[in-house]
Amino acid sequence: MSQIKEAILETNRQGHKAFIPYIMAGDGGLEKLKPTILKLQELGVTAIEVGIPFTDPVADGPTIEEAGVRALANGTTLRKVLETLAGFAHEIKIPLIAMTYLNPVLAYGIGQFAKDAHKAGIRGVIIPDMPLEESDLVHPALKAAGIDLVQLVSLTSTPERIEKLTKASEGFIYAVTVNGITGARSSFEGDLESHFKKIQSYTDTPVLAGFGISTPEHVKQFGSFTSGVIVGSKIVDSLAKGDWDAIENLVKASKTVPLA
Ligand SMILES: O=P(O)(O)OC[C@@H](O)[C@@H](O)c1c[nH]c2ccccc12
Repeated sequence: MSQIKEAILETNRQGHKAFIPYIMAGDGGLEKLKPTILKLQELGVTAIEVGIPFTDPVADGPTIEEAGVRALANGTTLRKVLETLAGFAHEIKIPLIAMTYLNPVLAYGIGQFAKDAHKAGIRGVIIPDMPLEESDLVHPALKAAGIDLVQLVSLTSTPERIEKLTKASEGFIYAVTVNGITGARSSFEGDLESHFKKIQSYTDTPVLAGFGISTPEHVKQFGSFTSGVIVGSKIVDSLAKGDWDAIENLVKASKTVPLA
């Protein structure tokens, strides 16, 4: 079975919700990558989404976009991120998920990317600018390397589309909570509970919620009707400030949600 799916199900079996923080590789320098990942692992996160900085991050809000600009200014490249990760991959016990736009992967070469990513501890990828219909471009190489291709389901996807995406998604289903781009939010709109339950009804692959989640209350709110959450901007912001207490409080919240 997929290592990512297994890690999520294991977290759920322990009575907790999955918690996946997103970090921007190279923000603050690539030398920060190892201590950051090891510290998050120690806090008990389920997996880590590692962002590869890109010049045209169309799905990203200001917090992540600015972190990407800082990382690029530091000379961060996909190659350097994979090399850095490979240097301590033996210490990483949880699956890593690479969040990258399509261009850096194609420039690297998909076959080589898949091999090097696996050596770096990457067990899944999210490519937000690659439509499902185009996934033959990367899927065979990823599959050969044992890397999941995670699909995003948006709030506006039609039921037919949701079913397709849900069945294609590997590791987990990334269900987006808002219309728009990444970034911390204060509140959410609509009947998200029935939307998430509908998505989950198509599959036994766990559905996780992401986008806007930025407080322990949000973690509990979404955790009450999903298998777990992904938190990006709030983590990126807290890491930039060195505020580990805020991060710990978010992780703790995922461990206090009663299982449905
Ligand atoms: O930052 P937020 O609102 O907490 O959302 C998570 C998100 O940052 C992370 O998963 C992510 C960063 N960039 C992306 C692009 C597409 C999909 C997801 C992402």
